[in-house]
Amino acid sequence: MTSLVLASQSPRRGQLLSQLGYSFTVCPADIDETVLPEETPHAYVERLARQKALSVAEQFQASDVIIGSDTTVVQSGNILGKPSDENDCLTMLRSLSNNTHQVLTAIAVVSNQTVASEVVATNVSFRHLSDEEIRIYWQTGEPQDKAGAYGIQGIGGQFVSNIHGSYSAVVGLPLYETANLLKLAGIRSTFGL
Ligand SMILES: Cc1cn([C@H]2C[C@H](O)[C@@H](COP(=O)(O)OP(=O)(O)OP(=O)(O)O)O2)c(=O)[nH]c1=O
Repeated sequence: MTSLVLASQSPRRGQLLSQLGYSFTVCPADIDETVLPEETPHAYVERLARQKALSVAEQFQASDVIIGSDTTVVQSGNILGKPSDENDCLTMLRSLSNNTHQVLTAIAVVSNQTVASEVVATNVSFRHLSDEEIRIYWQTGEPQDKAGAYGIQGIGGQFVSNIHGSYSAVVGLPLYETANLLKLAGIRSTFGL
């Protein structure tokens, strides 16, 4: 029997996958997330999603289907990961303030010893943020584990004046692309879709 495995520690990714009615187990991947020299943001997120899925696939049967994903925020060509501390958060959110950035989310699905992947780009515009607002936001604890130091699905939603692309991809898992790749891998949700 085929099981579906989500190679992620992100509670958001688990919630998004559950939302569509898939049954799955969670097995987080532990990989090195260092950016390679000369690597483009697009190539970086895709490589990480594929590595997460492939490293977890080694622990399962060849007949199982594994999903890996990675989200990063790109501002003026710079890759913004998770903030290391309050100052890092301040630097990141100042660069996003009154500006439009891109959120790249890659998804990779391993099935039948092959890996299929896709990168989804979403443009997100922020209103102006004062340093005081950023410091208050840091204290809520929300930015800590999120790429670009904000969560569109949480308190950070009020900073977003416009979004063009996939909301679910910004939160961590692009639903349209995920469902398509899972269908190709022969996985159906409990709703039969
Ligand atoms: C921009 C943005 C990111 N995020 C999250 C999605 C991802 O969980 C996280 C980016 O880190 P990732 O390295 O993509 O994922 P992760 O470490 O949380 O989980 P794993 O590697 O095990 O799959 O930022 C939000 O929740 N909301 C947002 O608005």
